[in-house]
Amino acid sequence: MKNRMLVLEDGTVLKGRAFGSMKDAFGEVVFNTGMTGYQETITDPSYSGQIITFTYPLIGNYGINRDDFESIEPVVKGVIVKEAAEFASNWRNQETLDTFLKAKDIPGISGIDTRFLTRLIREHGTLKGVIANSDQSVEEMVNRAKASKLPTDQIRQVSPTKAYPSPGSGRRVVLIDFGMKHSILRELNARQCDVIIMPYNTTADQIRRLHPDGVMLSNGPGNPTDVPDALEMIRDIQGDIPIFGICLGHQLIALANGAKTYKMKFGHRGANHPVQDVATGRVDFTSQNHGFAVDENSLAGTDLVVTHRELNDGTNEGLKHKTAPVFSVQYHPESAPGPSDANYLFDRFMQLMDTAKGGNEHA
Ligand SMILES: NC(=O)CC[C@H](N)C(=O)O
Repeated sequence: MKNRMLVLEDGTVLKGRAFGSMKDAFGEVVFNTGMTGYQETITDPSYSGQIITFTYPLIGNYGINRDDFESIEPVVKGVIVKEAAEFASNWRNQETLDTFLKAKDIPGISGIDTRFLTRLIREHGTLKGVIANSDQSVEEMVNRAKASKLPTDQIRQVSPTKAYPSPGSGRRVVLIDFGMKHSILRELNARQCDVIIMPYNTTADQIRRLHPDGVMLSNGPGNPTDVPDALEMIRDIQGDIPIFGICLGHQLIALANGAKTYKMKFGHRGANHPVQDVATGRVDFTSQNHGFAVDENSLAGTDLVVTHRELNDGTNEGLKHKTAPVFSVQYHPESAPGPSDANYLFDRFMQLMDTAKGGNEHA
């Protein structure tokens, strides 16, 4: 296998071997601590523009299957692992991670000391970097990594351009797709919802014309301040239509109500983040993937109240509106990958829609 290198903007060079595509990949180097679920992680559109380091040392051992995609076309920039399994063994396996990444033109690098790299990121904060062929000039790669800019149109790139339905016989839900993971749609489908998936810049008027019982705001890549149109839409419909926001959707609800978000030092990406419900004390283990967070200090004077916090670092993980039927979480109740402790939040959304309608017709 060809030698490749990972060059970071601080000048760090880590040597490894190629798998997947052989192109150069520039991106923000982040780490995910999940011990399994690489297929879901790699295909989660929220990783747009990022190079994922897997801290679990063996990746690819059960291959790629037809069921675990979170999007059809992955948008992650690259994959960093300690060891990439050459042989995949699982009854669901259809191809190896290597052939999948080649087909999707996503570069990987193996043989990297991912423990060292993760410590570096934890200390320094998220770093920009490049996976490149070893025969290139390191100096040039460092400069290019430094100069590379994180795009501000990532949500536009992954959001659909037109609305389309995912029909069901139950509650009508408009799902705003900022780069949604398929599992959010799967959870709504599992509850028979009549879902209409709509673009990131859908207006309040376009939503009202569909007379939904509720609006779901999906996860998505990049900085939540990149999509101001969505804030106007949220302000317009909140109070009239129940809203449930996940991850980016959570951050957008906060911004729409006058709170602020900030970029975290290295974010939360993994499948075992403990989150506490501040009202009940209940702790759920949650799947997470975010680099921004809601600043709780900015909630004073808004109509939002804190419902959940991360137990490791105390950051905000959930909000609800004081009067309107609006709630949101920073973590992933659809899991995929990760524990399904928080799955009941989709049932809570169903109840919220029924209560707002003044009845219980779908129960
Ligand atoms: N998964 C998400 O929706 C991520 C939200 C946002 N892009 C962040 O990194 O914080």
